Amino acid sequence: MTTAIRQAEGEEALDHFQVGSYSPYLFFSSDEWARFRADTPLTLTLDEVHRLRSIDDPIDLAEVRRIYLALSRLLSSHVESSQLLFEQRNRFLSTNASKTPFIIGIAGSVAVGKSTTARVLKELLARWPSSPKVDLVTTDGFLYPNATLVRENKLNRKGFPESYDTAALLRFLSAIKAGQQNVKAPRYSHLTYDVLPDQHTIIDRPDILIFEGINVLQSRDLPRDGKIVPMVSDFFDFSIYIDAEESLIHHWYVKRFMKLRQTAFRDPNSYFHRYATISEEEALTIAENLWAHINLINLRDNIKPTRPRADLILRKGENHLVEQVALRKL
Ligand SMILES: Nc1ncnc2c1ncn2[C@@H]1O[C@H](COP(=O)(O)OP(=O)(O)O)[C@@H](O)[C@H]1O
Ligand SMILES: CC(C)(COP(=O)(O)O)[C@@H](O)C(=O)NCCC(=O)O
Repeated sequence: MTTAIRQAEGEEALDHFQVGSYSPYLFFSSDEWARFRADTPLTLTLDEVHRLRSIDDPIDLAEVRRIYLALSRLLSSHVESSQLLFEQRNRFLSTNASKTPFIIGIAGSVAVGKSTTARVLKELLARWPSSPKVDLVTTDGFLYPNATLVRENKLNRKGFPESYDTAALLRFLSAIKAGQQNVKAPRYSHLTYDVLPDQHTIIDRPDILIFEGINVLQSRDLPRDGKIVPMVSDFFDFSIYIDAEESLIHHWYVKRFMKLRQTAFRDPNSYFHRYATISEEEALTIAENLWAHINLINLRDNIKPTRPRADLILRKGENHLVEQVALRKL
């Protein structure tokens, strides 16, 4: 499907984000964007990219060169400037505080490819000449356990704002930003479709933390009782939204589900094991239902409305390749 046809079908293009004649974004085609990589070296091999990509994501070295090297260079400027600003403020305030992690948020729909972007960025950033310590945390570990979701009749709201322990999310980010040592991030298993009880990843004062999840750009409700509650993105120094037209993400979700039947679902420990043995037609119906009744609704109601809050939007086209980049003006 060409971009022109998709637009004719009513999907808004990124350059429609405007307030009157002002748009808060600068827009680039992927080829225009690629030029901003300048002399940034390619530090990943094809084998490494293959290891980092998720099932069904065709990202290759050409895509890393086209999109991710410029992004790595841009992030390097942001991290450097934040370090400089921090030092200037230390002088201004006559303090001697230590710099705390630079946090990058990555948002977007289920099945849009956030994990691949996050893992590729993590590796590229860690290979900067300054060798920063880069950690990656996904928000699924902060979901309530299935037992709680079942008890509260919310299992079919998995991924919706109410399915996350928001207080734990905010406590985690605030500990990271406070520069605390050995902060615990809870873990989730896509195999068991549940949080892993008592399993944590320890995050120990990284230079950069990538925080990835469908709802990380969500805004809070209006304050009640005059009490202002922070939101996850208050802790971000830079945010990225991975975008694509709904019909493409739908296609990617169903295709991935059908592929997982041949791989992950075959494992008897997989929550979805029963879907590995049913007929192709029945499996398609299940995937379509999961998409239509959970993930599409969440995309429309909770995820897509956060897109205009991102510093950078990567708009993917067919084959998961980025076609357009929108960068928020300073
Ligand atoms: N049911 C599943 N079984 C195994 N892996 C899964 C399952 N669902 C998703 N995944 C994997 O989990 C990761 C996160 O998926 P998702 O939350 O849809 O975000 P995204 O596709 O944007 O990375 C991906 O690497 C995906 O391949
Ligand atoms: C676990 C997820 C909510 C993603 O969580 P995230 O890491 O983005 O916080 C998602 O992959 C999911 O399982 N959604 C529920 C509907 C479904 O099974 O597709």
